[in-house]
Amino acid sequence: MLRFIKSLTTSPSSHIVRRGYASEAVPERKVTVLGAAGGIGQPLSLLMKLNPLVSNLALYDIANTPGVAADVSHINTRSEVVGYASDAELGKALEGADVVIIPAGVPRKPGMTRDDLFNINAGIVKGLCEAIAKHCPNALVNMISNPVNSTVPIAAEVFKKAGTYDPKRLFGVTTLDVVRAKTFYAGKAMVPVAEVNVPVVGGHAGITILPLFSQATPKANLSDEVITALTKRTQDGGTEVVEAKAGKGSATLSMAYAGAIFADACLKGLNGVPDVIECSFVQSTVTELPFFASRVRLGKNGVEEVLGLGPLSDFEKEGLEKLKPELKSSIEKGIKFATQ
Ligand SMILES: NC(=O)C1=CN([C@@H]2O[C@H](COP(=O)(O)OP(=O)(O)OC[C@H]3O[C@@H](n4cnc5c(N)ncnc54)[C@H](O)[C@@H]3O)[C@@H](O)[C@H]2O)C=CC1
Ligand SMILES: O=C([O-])CC(=O)C(=O)O
Repeated sequence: MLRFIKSLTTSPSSHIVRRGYASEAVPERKVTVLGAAGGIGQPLSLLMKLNPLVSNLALYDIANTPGVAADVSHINTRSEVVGYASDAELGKALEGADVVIIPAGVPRKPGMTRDDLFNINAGIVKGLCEAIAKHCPNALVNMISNPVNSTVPIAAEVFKKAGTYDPKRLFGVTTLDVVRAKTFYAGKAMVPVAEVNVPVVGGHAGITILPLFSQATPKANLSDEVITALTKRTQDGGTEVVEAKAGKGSATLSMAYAGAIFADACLKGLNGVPDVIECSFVQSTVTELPFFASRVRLGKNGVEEVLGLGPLSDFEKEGLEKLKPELKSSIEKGIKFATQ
């Protein structure tokens, strides 16, 4: 175990850390990143180190952890950083975690679909989730590893088998789809990007990603052609980056940003901040599919409420029906893998 302790002003009796950045007491929260030394893992670890809601940051990877943990640990923010470098240390990395973020696994190369990652990543995710069930069954799990449409159902089955499954605590991270939809919409609608809100529902692969531009705010009068193009660009956003990186992986920096936003929302929910809402791929009754991404209200136990789709345009209704067979088959593939 690689331990890097930052000096903190802690109250020994109450597990409360008081710092200059907030007037109120901020509870201690441990965040564990699995795959912390990867393309996403490194910048995500940096961003979590910058988050004042985190008191303990556990960085786990099967390769290159010591350098990343040493590097991140020198940043003069609240959290204590500990690196865990081997399978034998995974349990310690997870013990006491409030939020576990999983960007462990291989990324796409040009010409591949996210589903092409299934054979390698399904096994990685299954192993990590077995360890989560054993060492921190109450943690909120933020699944980034692709194909998210299958890895989330795999995680659910692993937790069910271990008797620890709580649908309120399992999240597929689809925040990057929202981040992209906001950016692309702002560019076309000529509105300040920081003010934009766009729900993105469905799943996290190709046509299963369904941005609801009819609900985008601030409102703008965009033509059907522009909406179609914006929808396609959001759906193909991952592929756009994979092609631009030309064999050197997929989105890492924008994903780290998106992952940090989602983890921050989970921490705020845990801390009792009201009205924390993000889109996420969760167990759902919004459609007939058992898992579906939609807006979710986060609270002290994870998912507080899965919000409905709201009114859809005809184009979005059509997109919703089109995505269901693919999403259904990816979910079933994950369940089959985990239950066999
Ligand atoms: N949900 C989303 O929106 C997005 C998901 N992704 C996915 O995130 C995953 C990671 O992508 P990158 O960081 O670019 O890949 P990367 O290859 O740069 O990093 C992956 C890291 O995982 C580690 N790893 C592998 N097996 C592990 C295990 N059993 N335990 C712990 N660590 C392990 C590797 O050593 C490596 O450091 C990919 O599956 C990618 O498709 C990528 C972008 C967006
Ligand atoms: O496209 C990929 O393979 C990575 C990913 O999920 C994304 O960037 O949305």
